[in-house]
Amino acid sequence: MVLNPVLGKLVSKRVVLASASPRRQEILTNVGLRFEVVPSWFKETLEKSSFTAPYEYAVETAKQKALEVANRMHVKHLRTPDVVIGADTIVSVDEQILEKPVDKQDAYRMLSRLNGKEHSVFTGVAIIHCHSKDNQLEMDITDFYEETKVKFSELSEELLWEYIHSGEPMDKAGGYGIQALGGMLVEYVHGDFLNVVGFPLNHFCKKLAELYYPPSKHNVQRKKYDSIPSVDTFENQSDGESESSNFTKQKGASKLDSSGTYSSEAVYASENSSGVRTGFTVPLENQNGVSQSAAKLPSKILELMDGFRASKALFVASKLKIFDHLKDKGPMKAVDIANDVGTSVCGTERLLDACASLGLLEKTPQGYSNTDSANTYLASDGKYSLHGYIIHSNDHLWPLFTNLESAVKEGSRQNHRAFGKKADDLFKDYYHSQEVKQRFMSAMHSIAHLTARDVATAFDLSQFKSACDLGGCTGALAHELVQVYPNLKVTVFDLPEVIANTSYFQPSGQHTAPVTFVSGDFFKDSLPEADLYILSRVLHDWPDEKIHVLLSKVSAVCRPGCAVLLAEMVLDDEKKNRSTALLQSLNMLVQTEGKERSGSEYQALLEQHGFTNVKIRITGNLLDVILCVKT
Ligand SMILES: Cc1cn([C@@H]2O[C@H](COP(=O)(O)OP(=O)(O)OP(=O)(O)O)[C@@H](O)[C@H]2O)c(=O)[nH]c1=O
Repeated sequence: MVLNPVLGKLVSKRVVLASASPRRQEILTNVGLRFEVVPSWFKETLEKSSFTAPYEYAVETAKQKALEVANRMHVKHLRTPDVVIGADTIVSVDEQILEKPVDKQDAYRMLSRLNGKEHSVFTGVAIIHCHSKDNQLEMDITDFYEETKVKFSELSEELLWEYIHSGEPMDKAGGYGIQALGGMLVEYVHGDFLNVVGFPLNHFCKKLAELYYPPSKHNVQRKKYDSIPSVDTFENQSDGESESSNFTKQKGASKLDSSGTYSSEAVYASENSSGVRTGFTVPLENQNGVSQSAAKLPSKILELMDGFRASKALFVASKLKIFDHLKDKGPMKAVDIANDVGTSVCGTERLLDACASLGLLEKTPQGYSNTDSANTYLASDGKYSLHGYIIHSNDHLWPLFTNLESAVKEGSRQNHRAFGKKADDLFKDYYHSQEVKQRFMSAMHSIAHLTARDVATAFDLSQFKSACDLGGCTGALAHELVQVYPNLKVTVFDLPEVIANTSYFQPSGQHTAPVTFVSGDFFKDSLPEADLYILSRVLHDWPDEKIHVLLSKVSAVCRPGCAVLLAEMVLDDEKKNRSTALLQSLNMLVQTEGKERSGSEYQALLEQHGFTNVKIRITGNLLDVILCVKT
């Protein structure tokens, strides 16, 4: 759900955050923005002395970070994004620019300079709107910066070193994190707190408002209500534009003033952590001029109560191949669809209406047709079809999830209850019949294909010549890797039952020479040689004991300097954010002995087998990526 109408303008766009900073990802995720994370490879090495003011350096670096990502994504035909956001945070004290410390001594130097003094934190932000015309990339760049003043208390040497040894300073500008332990060092903050943390959210929303809602003479005077937050640009922006309307080119547009752009008043509400709307109510006049006030609805809870109905409507429409029908023949009337798929007219009509209300279909006087998303993701031949995973969710996960209560009580998987037989071997079970095997492979393929680009580009892997994707199934990730890194040769290693059935999933019309398939059991057989071993959605299937067996085998064949790349949903250390990942962990409970793990848990497992320099990229999408090196 997007709370902010300005951010709502980005809903239908492909937004890319060109930053590896987990804080920036969190700040934007927290306000409901959906985006992909493609960390920039731009090295922060601009000549500082060539800038007259520190903020100019931050703005230029932010711009270069975003430009690098926009160009890379365009050149590599990774689909040109609509909007790329780059940011750079620096600390400025005594005319000097402080970035991230390179080591503990450097952190000490920085913190000593800040000790007892006021300094400025500048974050430069670049918003690039991209268009591809005749395969040329055209860009509109908007940039700005925000300054926040922060004062440190007088701190003892001992305290500074204790803080440095906590490890917190290392990936943070100026060597401190105001949002965590570093908050204890700070006497006061003047300005936007989130700007210090890494992203000036308020200024960003104002900039978007300038771009998407330039002031016009039709705007009426906005009434002031005491209860309205003083953030002018967060107002109701019901301008009747469709979500897909383009932003108005307003480079350098002047700031909205309080006589702004607003045509009506709105109801503002925020939800507290229990999902109950607690916000303030602004009188809203309906068309008859009667004042209404917003009912306090536990909207999040109601949404969750209905969640299973929506899921099942999607599953059934997919099972009945309604999206395939409409892709070929839409728009169609309910009666014709019902006749084609052999269902009742009254039931089909209700299902179609429900799907239309959920945004999966469009309903017009001509009948029902697929939305663009349905063509891409729901039709079984869609470019990034999730059909396989949806059928797997309906036929396999649904019966397991109906036994979630028993799984929680017993702490173990529920295959015996759901399918009437004990699960001895997770994968043997999947492969007991050709139909189940194909369904499972198709499910794994659809997720691997959808996430492959994120996984392949989370880190620069161009130094590796050969990779082995352990449990690589249909080779979807392998094919993406050889596209992104033309010099890489990838071996997919999986069970013989899998390898025998991969041909159906191979991309057509491409020479697939750099991808080879080798069959074997990674717990028992010897592993192919490679510079890079990949384990994507593998470790979460297993308990720690089995992971140790697997990682010790990988470690034994890995030469020093070789690397391991994990792709998993990585939980935060406190296991309290990211419901998708936490629900996925329940998903593992009902069907495996595995679970989802946090970054530190993966790091600990890897380090026990000689893998160090563990780097974690939270992509903000389905799979996060961890890279480590054998020393
Ligand atoms: C002062 C302060 C900074 N930071 C972090 O410092 C990094 C700055 O570095 P950057 O170069 O702007 O970003 P990055 O992390 O290298 O990512 P990228 O955008 O990929 O260059 C960002 O992470 C910020 O959150 C905090 O988390 N808390 C604070 O109080």
